[in-house]
This record gives sequence, structure tokens and C-alpha cells, in this order.
Amino acid sequence: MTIAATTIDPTKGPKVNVALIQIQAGKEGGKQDQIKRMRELVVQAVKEGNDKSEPVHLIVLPEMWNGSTVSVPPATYCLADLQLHDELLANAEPVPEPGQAPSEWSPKSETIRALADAAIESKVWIIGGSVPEQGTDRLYNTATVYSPEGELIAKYRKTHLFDLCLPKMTYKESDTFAPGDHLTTFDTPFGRFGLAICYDLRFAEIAILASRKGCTAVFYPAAFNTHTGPLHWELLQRGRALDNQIYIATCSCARDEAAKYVIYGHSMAVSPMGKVIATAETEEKIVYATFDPQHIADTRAGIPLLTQRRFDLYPDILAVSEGKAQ
Ligand SMILES: NC(=O)CCC(=O)C(=O)O
Repeated sequence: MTIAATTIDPTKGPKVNVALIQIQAGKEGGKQDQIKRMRELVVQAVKEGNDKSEPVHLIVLPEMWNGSTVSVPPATYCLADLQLHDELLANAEPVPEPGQAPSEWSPKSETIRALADAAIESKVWIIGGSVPEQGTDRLYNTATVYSPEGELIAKYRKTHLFDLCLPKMTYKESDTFAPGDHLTTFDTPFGRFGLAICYDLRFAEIAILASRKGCTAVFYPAAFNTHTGPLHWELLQRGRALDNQIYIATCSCARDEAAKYVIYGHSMAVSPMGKVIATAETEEKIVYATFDPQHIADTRAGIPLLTQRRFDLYPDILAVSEGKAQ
């Protein structure tokens, strides 16, 4: 397998200003309250960017931010609590396909429509975090992307589900959700970007492929946990950025210490040199970062990983894992 490089060039083009909205989810109120808060924060991010003369081009929301109750917070997929399934079903909605006209969207797609409206209202690109998608027969953990015209540009169903068995916690996201079956990149006037969700960050291949396809950055809407977060969260992001010499950005929900699943927070942007360029603590906050193609160029010129890669020496990784090659 040759992972072909692309002609899309992340070392050229305009800078892009991003805002990562670390929204508080699930503390009180319901889905409509979450949607209302999301819209306020999008407006605030755009205003703050304009006030600083650094207009925000692209806004990111976290994983499962549209959840509702105190007792069963979003991103709590531990099916030891059977209520959870009902909760996710209650918040789930159909997610249209990219390119489908908004007039054809289901009236039940409330979060999707609100995200599209927010993009139009603020004339900004939005990565709408993820929501529970009601598919024809299964639920998916699905992220979406909107243009400033409110078009649904891309849709990504989490491909690696959070099934973890640690001494202090067991999660089996795959009991609730079905995995997606394809990876996603999307194009904007300021470059190509990769999109994945939370636990996907642990799978290096997604960022490798995104970088080979010419992405400037990979975005991960997320809701990491407080057991693994302290050791792994920043390390994974810096590793993904450094290996691929691209930007990496995560957007988490804010922390609620009283929740059953305590979210780590610490939304973050990391440079191609592996430096944390912007981050939050645990509270609700908007994190701002600028991605500069020239910095990608300088990093790649100084440490020429791309031209030194020896694909002639690397075996066909997929074939090896399938037992078709050694
Ligand atoms: N929502 C998730 O995918 C959580 C992933 C996580 O916490 C991890 O340790 O991995």
C-alpha cells in the first residue's frame, strides 16, 4: 500500500483563526438549553475575534455537547446505567447527508439545523462537535461541518468506539453506538482539514492519512475522561502533531465534577513542532488559536520528515495486519 501524497499544500495559503468552544454540557436544562447556549457562544467567539482584529474563521464544538440531564450527563456511555440508553435515544436525531438541501432535512434534526443557522448568522465555518445520530437502525456518534452559508459540508461517524476496561472504570460505547465506516477530510478556502472524534485520537493512522492528504490540521471534538486524561490527552496530541508536522486541535466539553462521567476538559491546540499553543483548564471557555501555513513550511524545512520518509522500506502495514504480507 502506498500512501500517496497530495497536491494540496498546507504550507501555502492564508492563516486560519480557530475558536474551540469548551461548552458546559449536561449540567442542567435540556437539549434546547444546550442549543441556545451554543448559539450564544458562537456569537461571542466571533465578536471576541473581531474585537481583537483576528476574525474567527472556524469554530469547533465538542463531542456530545447537546446532552441534557444532571443524572445522566452526555458522553456517559457506561451501560451499567441502563437509563443512559434512553437518554441518548432522547437526544438522538437524524443527521442528513452532506449536500442534501436543508429543505429535505428532518424536522427532528434540531441540533443540525441550529448549527447551520449559527454558521449563517455568524458567517463562519463550524465543526458542530458530535451528536447522537439516529440512523435507520442504529445510533452513531456523528460529527458534522457547516460552511458560512449553512451547507452541511461533511459528516463523520466515530470509527473507533470508546471501549475501555481499566481497574477504575469500564466503558463500552459500542453497546450503544455502531462504528462509522469511513474517514473524513473536508476542504475550505483556507485549506483541507481532517475530522475525527475523541478516542480516535489514539489511532495514529487517522492523522497520518490526513497529513498525507494535505491537511493543515486534524480536529477532534472530544470528551476525554479524568482517569486517562492527565497522562494521555496532551501527549497524544503533541505526538500526532509532531509525527505529521500539522496542527492538532481538540475541543472538549467543560468539566462537571458531580457527573458520573467526569470530563477532562483542557481543549487544546498544538503546533506542527509539538508545542501547545493554546489551552483551557476545566471550566467553560473559548480557546483561540491561529494556524499558520508558514509555520508548517518552516517546520518541514527544518526537520524534513516528509522527504526523508522511506516508503520503500515500510511494509504494507494493512496487508501485514491482515496476514497478506510480512
Ligand atoms: N469519549 C471518548 O472517546 C473518551 C476517550 C477517552 O477518554 C480515552 O481515554 O481514550
